Amino acid sequence: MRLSDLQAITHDDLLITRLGTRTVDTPLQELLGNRQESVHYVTETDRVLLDDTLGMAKGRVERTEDLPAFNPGGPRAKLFFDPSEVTAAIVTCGGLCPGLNNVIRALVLHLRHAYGCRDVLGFKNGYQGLADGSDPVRLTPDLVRDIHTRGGTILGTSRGSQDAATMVDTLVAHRIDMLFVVGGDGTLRGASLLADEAARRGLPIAVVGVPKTIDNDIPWIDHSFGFQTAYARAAESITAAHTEASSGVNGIGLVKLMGRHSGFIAAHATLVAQGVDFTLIPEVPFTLDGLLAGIRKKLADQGHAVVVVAEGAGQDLLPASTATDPSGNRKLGDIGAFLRQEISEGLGDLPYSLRYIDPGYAIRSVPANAFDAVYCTRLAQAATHAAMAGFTSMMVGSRRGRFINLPIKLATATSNHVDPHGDLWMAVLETTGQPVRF
Ligand SMILES: Nc1ncnc2c1ncn2[C@@H]1O[C@H](COP(=O)(O)OP(=O)(O)OP(=O)(O)O)[C@@H](O)[C@H]1O
Ligand SMILES: O=P(O)(O)OC[C@H]1O[C@](O)(CO)[C@@H](O)[C@@H]1O
Ligand SMILES: [Mg+2]
Repeated sequence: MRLSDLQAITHDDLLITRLGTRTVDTPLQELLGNRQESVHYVTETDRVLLDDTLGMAKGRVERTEDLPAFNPGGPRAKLFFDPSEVTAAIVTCGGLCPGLNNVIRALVLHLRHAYGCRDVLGFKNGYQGLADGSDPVRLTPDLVRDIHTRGGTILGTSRGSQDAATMVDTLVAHRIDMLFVVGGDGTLRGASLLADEAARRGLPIAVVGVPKTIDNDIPWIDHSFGFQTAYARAAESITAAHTEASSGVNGIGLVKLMGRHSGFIAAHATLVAQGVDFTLIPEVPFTLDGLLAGIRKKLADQGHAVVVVAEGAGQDLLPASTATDPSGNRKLGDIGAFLRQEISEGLGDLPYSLRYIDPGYAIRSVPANAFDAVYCTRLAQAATHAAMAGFTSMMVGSRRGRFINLPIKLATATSNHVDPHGDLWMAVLETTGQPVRF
């Protein structure tokens, strides 16, 4: 597919759909009036280049205006919507993620205080709440005042598919002008269908995504929110495993971390905690014999070994399954339990102590850390600016430190993976000292 091929992406693929002409003066005029172009501020007439190396840009186009470049995030002087007449809505979908409440809070406060929007509604329990006829909650500044200190989402969340036409009917019934969809890859696919259905009916409803997922598998952006909090938490389990392992006789610490198809949590947590001997991720295959030989060698050399395994790693070693969750995500085999068993059996008569830690949901049900709290607020503000300008079928995110608006279809055409040839994985290999292949 063309959108998954970096070299095939054109200028037009990065254009953001607009609901119509912008004629309304922004209430943020005071803020915007004195802004000056700088390396840190991209005006709306400028664009954020897709390519950032000569090699990538070389030979792509003849005229620089045709270079693929992103629509910059941020406030616009002219708006599509008249804020005083706007009813906005928020929905949170998919697995929990640190920062969901920060995004809800920042959306509500920015919409109500900065823009003076009439109302913000929250649909409960993910897309389910847009399809089951339940009443949305009225999200007032008072209601959201303290929610950023808590994990989870005050709106609830769910997995499972809902009919786009039914959901658009709900938006129409509640006179929603803009829907903020907070979720991961699946949620964004759903948002894309919603935007398509609204467009098919000629409805001027802005659908804007805010990229959530601890797996960090959403492409094109620096990271999704919640990811950093999650890997910081995960690192605590690695430190515990290392402490246990290094204090035992032939101690082995085995830590299983979330990360369905992308090993970013395992890779980053390894770099935070240090002391890991083997990091196993979905993107890099390994053999059981190779791992066991490596563990034996570590026990002989240093008296302990620490293994970190992402839940999606080594799936080829487990019985194949076609089971899926309600959203259609493939259910994975339990690589942690499998490795615990295989390591125990594989070490034969060697005396050892194995401590297995699976922090599981504990890394994603916590409140956002300082970094994610900042990012969530900025994402929510960028999302509000984009919706007010009448942009739709798009997602906000930071790319190489700049906030951009990018088409949802681009964001769902591929997934973000740890590149086995990239600098991140190189840093992991350098840190663990594990073989490149084993
Ligand atoms: N291809 C799709 N088309 C329409 N809706 C989808 C699609 N994939 C998923 N959804 C819907 O989006 C919602 C969330 O999807 P999912 O459970 O996969 O989580 P996610 O957004 O990918 O987040 P995470 O992976 O971080 O948990 C669910 O209600 C699901 O039915
Ligand atoms: O058990 P649940 O809630 O379906 O979610 C588990 C999955 O959600 C995530 O946290 C995010 O996609 C994955 O890392 C994990 O595999
Ligand atoms: Mg997902």
